[in-house]
Amino acid sequence: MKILAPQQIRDLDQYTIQHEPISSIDLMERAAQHVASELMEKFYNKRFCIFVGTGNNGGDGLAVARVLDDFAYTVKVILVKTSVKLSADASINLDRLLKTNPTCLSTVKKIGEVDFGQIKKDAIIVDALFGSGLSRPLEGLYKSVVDAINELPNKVVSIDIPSGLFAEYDKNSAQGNSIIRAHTTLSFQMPKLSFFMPESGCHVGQWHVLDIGLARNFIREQPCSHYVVSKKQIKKLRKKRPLHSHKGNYGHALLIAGSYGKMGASIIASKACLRSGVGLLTAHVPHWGYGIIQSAVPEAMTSIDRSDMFFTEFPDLNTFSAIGIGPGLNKKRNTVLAFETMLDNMNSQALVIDADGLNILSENKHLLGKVPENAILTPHPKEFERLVGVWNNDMDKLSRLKKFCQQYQVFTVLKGAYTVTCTPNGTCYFNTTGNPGMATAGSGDALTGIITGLLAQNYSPEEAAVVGVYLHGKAGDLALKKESTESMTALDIISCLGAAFKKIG
Ligand SMILES: NC(=O)C1=CN([C@@H]2O[C@H](COP(=O)(O)OP(=O)(O)OC[C@H]3O[C@@H](n4cnc5c(N)ncnc54)[C@H](O)[C@@H]3O)[C@@H](O)[C@H]2O)[C@H](O)CC1
Ligand SMILES: [K+]
Repeated sequence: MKILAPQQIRDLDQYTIQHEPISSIDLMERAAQHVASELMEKFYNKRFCIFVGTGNNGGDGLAVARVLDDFAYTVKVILVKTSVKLSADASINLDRLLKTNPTCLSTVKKIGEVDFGQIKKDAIIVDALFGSGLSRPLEGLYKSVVDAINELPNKVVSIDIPSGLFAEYDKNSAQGNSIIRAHTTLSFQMPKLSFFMPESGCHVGQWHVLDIGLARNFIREQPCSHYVVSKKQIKKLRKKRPLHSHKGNYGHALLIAGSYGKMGASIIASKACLRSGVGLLTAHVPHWGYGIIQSAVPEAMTSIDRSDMFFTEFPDLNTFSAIGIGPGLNKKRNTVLAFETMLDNMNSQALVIDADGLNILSENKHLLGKVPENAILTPHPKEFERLVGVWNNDMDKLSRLKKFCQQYQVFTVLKGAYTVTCTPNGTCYFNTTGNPGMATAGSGDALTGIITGLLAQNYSPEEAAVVGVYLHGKAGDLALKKESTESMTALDIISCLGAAFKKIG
């Protein structure tokens, strides 16, 4: 699914109005019907308190109030209004509401006029103050109202976008200080980019997309560099296995991971790689790790380093279709040298670089130029910061991510609640599977194993990264059915990979 920019969304709105065709008031009505249905389904028989502003987001709120009232729900509407006139469609909806229920509305012009004590604790607050038309941070009356709502214990549902939150913002500016903290956000047609950033996404709560029937052909034709990954897309990418196939058809992966005291990284990455369908796996480990890996992962072959404790050499690379390097290594001089020599000797093998592999790159930036085109780097935010420097805000982080991928012609999987895969041309794919239970030791090693396994099976780097991240998150979600967010371990995630593949279908 595309994530369009605010101006594209406004154009989409206008295009739909002109070409469907539909009047803008009827489009608002359709949007409001969707919101009201969702509210009635989620909050059956609850009472609602709807805060509305003067623009079209407020218009949506006024129309939602009327629909809920028609279904005999108890609704209070608070119109927060400075001297600004209502938008044309908000004004029509205000008249319609007053005709059906003249007593539900109060208008406030000063903060003291809102009696927050009157709002029952079990009432659902609907936030329809500002939507995608927000042009500056909230101040004055609006700021006070939003701050006061955030102090209430009530659940808040935001229409389209939490009020005060910019759908997108500049890499040098910041989100305002006063933003609704929603429990749920019902977003029209597509999520907004800021939902995916840690600093702004924390305001959104659970978001749901309401398909209000905006013109699909227009969406299809829009240039776009931000996408949300869908299950449908992953299903299309999954490679089906022919009946008459053998392990030779599914590639040979090499995992260079683990060192003295960190052999678990090699075990976890190896297990994840095998569970992702690789035909053959060789784990390259230091001498002392031999017995450990052979007994923990009997399915893997081993390549033994002459060093007892660390990675200092590598086997003939030509045997392998994909290589994963980094988990549990270290940054010792000989390891750095071996890594550099390996980069110099790469031919056509696909490559994943994680953990200490990335730290070596950030401490030896000249090595970045040796990373082969289309390699996949899988940093967590701290590792990424070491590679690109400190960012001003999350939009700046995203812009550095695109620049980095374009400069070095690599794929970067930047891990987080919404892990984003950025391609060498700067296209970003946001992943929505996964949960906080996956923030656990070894989880990243598992992802390295999965992506390496998919690469070995001839998934393209883009496919391997996007599918790998999706599967990893899905397996984590399935593991959460048996475990809690606290108890989940990396091995729990790996044990659910089979079920995750089945869920894709
Ligand atoms: N996109 C769609 O397809 C549809 C959108 N709908 C809804 O419309 C809003 C966007 O409405 P708009 O009137 O453009 O903007 P807002 O309601 O968000 O804002 C109103 C108005 O307020 C002014 N303003 C901006 N920032 C501030 C501020 N900080 N303080 C005070 N005033 C401010 C500015 O002039 C704005 O124009 C969208 O989110 C949907 O909810 C349709 O109803 C359905 C189709
Ligand atoms: K809103």
